[in-house]
Amino acid sequence: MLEELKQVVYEANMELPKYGLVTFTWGNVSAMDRESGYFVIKPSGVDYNQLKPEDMVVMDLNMNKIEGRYNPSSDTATHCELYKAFPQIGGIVHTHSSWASSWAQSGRGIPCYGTTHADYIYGEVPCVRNLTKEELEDYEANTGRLIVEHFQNRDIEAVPCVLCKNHGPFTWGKDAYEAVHNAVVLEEVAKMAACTEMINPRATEAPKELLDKHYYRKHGENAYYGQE
Ligand SMILES: O=C(CO)[C@@H](O)[C@@H](O)COP(=O)(O)O
Repeated sequence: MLEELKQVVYEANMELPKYGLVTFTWGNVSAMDRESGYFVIKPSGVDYNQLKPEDMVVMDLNMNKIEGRYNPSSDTATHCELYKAFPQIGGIVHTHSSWASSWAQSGRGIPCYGTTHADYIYGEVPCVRNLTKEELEDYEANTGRLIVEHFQNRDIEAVPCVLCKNHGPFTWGKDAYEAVHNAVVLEEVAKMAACTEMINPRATEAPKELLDKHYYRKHGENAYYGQE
């Protein structure tokens, strides 16, 4: 079932080590098939060097495993919460990529210092808080609920990424490929922002007119203004 989507998700997962976004088995990519209501995700703990398309795991939005010989990624519940809340999301990536994860560990969002950032992300990359002791009981699902809560009144297409404090980044897109593209962009932007602050601790963010110019040139005038 969903053989084509398994191939897509397999290829998208293999982009993570190709772009240096993961080490060992860290990270995972999934994709949603809205017609069937199922999503396909990387199996948990399987090294990318051993990964095959047939290893992908098929899940429904009630967290039932539909197909697959392995357990789904340990982050599956986070992916599931995002798919349930945002019908426009078709693909999700989670990594521990070094620069984005360092910002996540610091608890700071990534300011928009330049046009590279502005081309893809409208404004700051937010960092959502830690989970409470009670929320930790259902860690992955509550991580997803926290992200959903943050983006309730924001445009998830204008800011296709988030940092989870003391954990790492999640990115998304209309499909798995766009979600991976956003993960690569996020890691570059995270690195550039960290270096910007090292070079000049008093660096200032890109002015709004520059942000608008770049974001709307790439995304069209109909794009939403992003965060309130
Ligand atoms: O964040 C973590 C573990 O802390 C996971 O994202 C990472 O190890 C990947 O786990 P999976 O192999 O996808 O279960």
